[in-house]
Amino acid sequence: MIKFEELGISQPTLKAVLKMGFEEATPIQAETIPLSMQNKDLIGQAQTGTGKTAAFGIPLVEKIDPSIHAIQGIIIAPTRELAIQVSEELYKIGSGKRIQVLPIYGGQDISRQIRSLKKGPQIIVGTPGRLIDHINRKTMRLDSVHTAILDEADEMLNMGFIEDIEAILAQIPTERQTLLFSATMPAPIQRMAEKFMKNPQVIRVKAKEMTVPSIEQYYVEVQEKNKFDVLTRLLDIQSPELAIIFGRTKRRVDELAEALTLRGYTAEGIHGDLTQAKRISVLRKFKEGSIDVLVATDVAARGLDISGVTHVYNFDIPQDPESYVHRIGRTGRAGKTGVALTFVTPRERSYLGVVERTTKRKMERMTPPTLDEALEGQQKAVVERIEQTIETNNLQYYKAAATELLEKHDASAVVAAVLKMLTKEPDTTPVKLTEESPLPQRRDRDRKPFNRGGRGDSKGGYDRRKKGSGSRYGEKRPYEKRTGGKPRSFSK
Ligand SMILES: Nc1ncnc2c1ncn2[C@@H]1O[C@H](COP(=O)(O)OP(=O)(O)OP(=O)(O)O)[C@@H](O)[C@H]1O
Ligand SMILES: [Mg+2]
Repeated sequence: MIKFEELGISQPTLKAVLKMGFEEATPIQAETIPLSMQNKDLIGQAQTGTGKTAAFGIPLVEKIDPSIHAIQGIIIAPTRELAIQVSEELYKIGSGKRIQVLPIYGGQDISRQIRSLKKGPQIIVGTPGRLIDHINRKTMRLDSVHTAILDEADEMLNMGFIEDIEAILAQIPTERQTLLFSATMPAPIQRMAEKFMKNPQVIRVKAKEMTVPSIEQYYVEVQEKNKFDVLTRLLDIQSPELAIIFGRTKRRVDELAEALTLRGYTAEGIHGDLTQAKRISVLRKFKEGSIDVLVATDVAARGLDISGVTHVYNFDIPQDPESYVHRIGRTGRAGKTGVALTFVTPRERSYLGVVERTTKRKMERMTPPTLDEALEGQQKAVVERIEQTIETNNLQYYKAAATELLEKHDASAVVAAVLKMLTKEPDTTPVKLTEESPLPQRRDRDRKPFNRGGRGDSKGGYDRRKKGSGSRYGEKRPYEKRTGGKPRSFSK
């Protein structure tokens, strides 16, 4: 293991990093930080939650001259929430050197952004649409930029973003350093990326599988119409600390969040049609734990780092294997464990194999729990809560009432009554969920698995995969040649 002291970073940055609680560098950090400080162009691929942000953030901060008040580094990220998160992390890393970092994203008052840009931030972290907006308005100059970073690079270079990215890079001097990071890097996208980089070195952290080994991965075969009941039973049995449930469309997310709320779960949805203020408040509530189920489109699939997410449920199977990797990567971060569960309808079964071949990891089959099992799970959770309360709380105040109850009733009857009151009994409140049509049946399993419709940030997020839009499993992207039936490889 390599300590940050050994990576040749300056004292102020080292102090800032240690203050963040980082002691040892993660493998992607150890491998890329020294190269990046030598100004090499890099493509860095490492599993979700393994510290890619600091891997590009530390060397970027090191190369910033704090006495110059011009944008010297730009990071582009696919969603607003990720841009905010990355800018916060960069701010922390740069605090020792007093670097100014500014997030630039859609949905935020543009005149406020213009005022902030005038204050001379040295690093900006932005979403493509809004960056283009500032370029067009001439309210942001990129001619002093020496480092450009694409976080979630493969996503940034997919159909929805490529033109914007090219337009932004065209504003940056060509002698820049260009860095790409992601947990997934499909070969055709990598080839495309290399065109605007200078002899990029590809750094892949060696790993058996593309997903994180400490995430338990399950699939449940379930009919479309039974998904909701199975989901609530699983939530009752597994009682996640924080859970993210991914749905395919915005409507799906709205309906699911509403249905879960009706059944007594504290759930809210996030997707690209909500106002930015709403998106931020939902995410804040989830981070604080005042809601414990976040229902989301793929807008929340990439990059978001929320501690305490113990479970990820794919209510609808993701439209492409990369999305699977990123979605489940919202749990099991920074060495923690996690559970991922994917619902598969009988007609979509063939997609499982595609995901497994890409991730090089098998999912374990789980049978849908019965009502009795769900009830049992609830009871167990309540018993645990009671035991915790006995251990940690001062119960003096309740003892007199307890003694009184026990004088009148049999002890086990008293406890049973308490259990009953605390246990969530099966709830049959009717809910409305529109059936989602299954992904198109796969015929040619070797076709290249990318394709998406629409574009992102201008519409507020990248949940572009509307119902009926192409799936990335089965169709080719219009701007690239098909490369035949070779499986995509992860390791070198
Ligand atoms: N060296 C380190 N020691 C301890 N914790 C770290 C270290 N580096 C990063 N972390 C923490 O690990 C978590 C995950 O980091 P980060 O979000 O950068 O992962 P990532 O590789 O970008 O994942 P994703 O592919 O999902 O975007 C963060 O909470 C971060 O603060
Ligand atoms: Mg990241």
